[in-house]
Amino acid sequence: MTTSPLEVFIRFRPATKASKDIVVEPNNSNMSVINPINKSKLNFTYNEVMQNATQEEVYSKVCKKSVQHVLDGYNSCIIATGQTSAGKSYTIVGDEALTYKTRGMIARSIEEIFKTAESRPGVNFDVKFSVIEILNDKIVDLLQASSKQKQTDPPQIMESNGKQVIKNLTQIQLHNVSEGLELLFGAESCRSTGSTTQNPQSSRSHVIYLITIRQSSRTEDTIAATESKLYLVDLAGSEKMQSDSMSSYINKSLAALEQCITNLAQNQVHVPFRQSKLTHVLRDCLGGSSKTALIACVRPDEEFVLESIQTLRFAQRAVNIKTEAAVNVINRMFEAGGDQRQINSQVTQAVSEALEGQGGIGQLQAKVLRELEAENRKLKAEILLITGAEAKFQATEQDGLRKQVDNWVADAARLPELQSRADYQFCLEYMKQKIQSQPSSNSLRLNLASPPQLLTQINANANTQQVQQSARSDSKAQPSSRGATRTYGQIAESNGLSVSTKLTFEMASTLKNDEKKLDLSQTHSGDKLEADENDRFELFRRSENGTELSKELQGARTLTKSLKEEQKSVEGEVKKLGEEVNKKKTVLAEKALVFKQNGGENANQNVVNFQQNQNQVKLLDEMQKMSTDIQQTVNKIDQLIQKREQIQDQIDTQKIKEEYARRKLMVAFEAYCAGLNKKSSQVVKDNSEEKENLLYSTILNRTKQRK
Ligand SMILES: Nc1ncnc2c1ncn2[C@@H]1O[C@H](COP(=O)(O)OP(=O)(O)OP(=O)(O)O)[C@@H](O)[C@H]1O
Repeated sequence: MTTSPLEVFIRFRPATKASKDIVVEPNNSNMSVINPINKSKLNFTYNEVMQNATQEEVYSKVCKKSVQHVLDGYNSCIIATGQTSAGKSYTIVGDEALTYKTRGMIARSIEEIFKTAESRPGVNFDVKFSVIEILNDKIVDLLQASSKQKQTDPPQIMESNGKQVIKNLTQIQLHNVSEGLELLFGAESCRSTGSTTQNPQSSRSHVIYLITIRQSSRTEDTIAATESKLYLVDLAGSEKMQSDSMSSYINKSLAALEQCITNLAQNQVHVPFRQSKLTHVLRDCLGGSSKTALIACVRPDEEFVLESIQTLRFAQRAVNIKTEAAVNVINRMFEAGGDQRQINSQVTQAVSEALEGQGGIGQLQAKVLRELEAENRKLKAEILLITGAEAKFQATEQDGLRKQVDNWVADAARLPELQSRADYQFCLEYMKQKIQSQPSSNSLRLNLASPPQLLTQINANANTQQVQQSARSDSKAQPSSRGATRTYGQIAESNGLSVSTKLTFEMASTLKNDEKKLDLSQTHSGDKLEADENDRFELFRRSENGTELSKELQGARTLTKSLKEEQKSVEGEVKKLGEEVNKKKTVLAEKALVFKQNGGENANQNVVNFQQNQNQVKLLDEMQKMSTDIQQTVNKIDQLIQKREQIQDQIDTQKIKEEYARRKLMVAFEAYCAGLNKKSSQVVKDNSEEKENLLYSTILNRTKQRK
């Protein structure tokens, strides 16, 4: 057990008009404020006062250590407090736009946890995520709320083996950072917010983000494992608020928190943790076995000096609190017993449900199958739409191009209206095919000999198109009905495709626009085309950079393909197991009927017919075994469905990587064409931040879309 004082940090939000009465000493630990009411000077000392710290710096100074404690098996907690609009949510979650660079402590902690998990291959990591909202002194399960599933029993604070647990709280297992972000953004969208005088998006509730990590050895045969928790707490703003009931609950709970902190700091025996749900949930973090840090957010503006003093005083009191943290070892033998007890009770329940003739298993199974079938239908429709829409899109565009080439061949003055390099390449190919089929056509040869005219046309069109596009977006006009001017994204959207699919379309479209922006005149010297586009691409593909990038793209595509195959096989397995469960359920129901007709459980007391009694016992035994078997299969189906979802997420991510690889290849090709091969390695520098950014915003968009 280690006794550690609560660490207290102050974070200043950038001020609009900074007060000269708030002064931070050069050691960044001491600070003073002149009280505007009586002009007295108030001095404060904290672990650190951060004035212009970035999110990254705040994470390293305040949170990184806490995450490390949790990874070492201790509970840790970070509480963000302060007046409304001082930057509490900004610190814990990130800014409203939820950008990657300004992501808050939660996203960074999850990243760190998975990074550590990767570096400890001998340790089994089980990471779970929960989000608790305390609204009007009631506990709300935000993951349950964001899942849109029917509300089960509300979360309740309970005591178990001397520890505080929250019963009925949704805990979702994370397998990677993306899953964590998805849950975080989903929960955020369900959080209660309202408008205050200073913050139009003020948090009207306290939110506690809970990450639970269970670690056990993969290799050693030890019975001990650790389970530790990281609490990240974003309190509601402490403002002189309106006198509505919500504000009154917020003020009461903050007053209760202040009271607890005062009593703890003065080492008083009684600490009124049960006075509010907030203090009750935070009991272990403040008075128990957790390493805790407080980050008090301050707006150092002239107009908020009084509020700042209030926050600083509260934070100063917390400096004196000490907690006693201990590594949370759990005993697996006990756990195993617990699991067994749970299984036994499930069997009893399953049998009794079968006896009732309206099995929970049956319902669950039907639900699982319904969901799977619906998912399958959606998937098939989506695939059909993608392929159909894309094919239609391409067909319309290509038909138009062929027609234009035919017109040009008939009349050399009618230059085709080409808008991209791809158009140009398509036309050249088409002309080549025509020459092969009509070798004697002089006009064709003539036209093919003057491709620079085509190139000039492409550039002119690309420029006009850009101007038109910006004019269109300024006026927010609807896209034109002409197939070629509709973006892939618009097609996807109008067909109701998912965001990940839409994103892929959008990327294809962006890529197309990028191609349009290229200055093709650089690609060629003089009037004569040096080499056919295809030949140049072939040459590039064989070059060192080209080979490497082609391989990367190919690799990404192969991985997507194999993930899709894996997903298909999981779906097949679920279907097979579903059919198996249905058959077993019918047999179980028949046995249950016989059991019931023969007197049910009372038959045990019927000593008159010993044989019948024996048969009933045997039947009950068989039924219990069958129901265990069914339950296990249903659990397996559940796991497989979850696996399918995870694969889907991997596919989505993979698609982004694929597009990124494609983009790199295209950029490198352009650089090659422009004779910039030497610089191409810089141009296509593997910018991991760009990749992360792309992933972060994709997940955010996907979550928003689901809401
Ligand atoms: N350190 C900072 N740097 C830049 N912008 C910040 C910073 N802190 C806060 N902001 C911005 O100030 C606004 C209010 O911040 P935030 O919502 O985090 O305040 P809050 O303390 O959680 O308020 P409330 O309690 O009312 O919910 C947001 O637009 C946020 O992006």
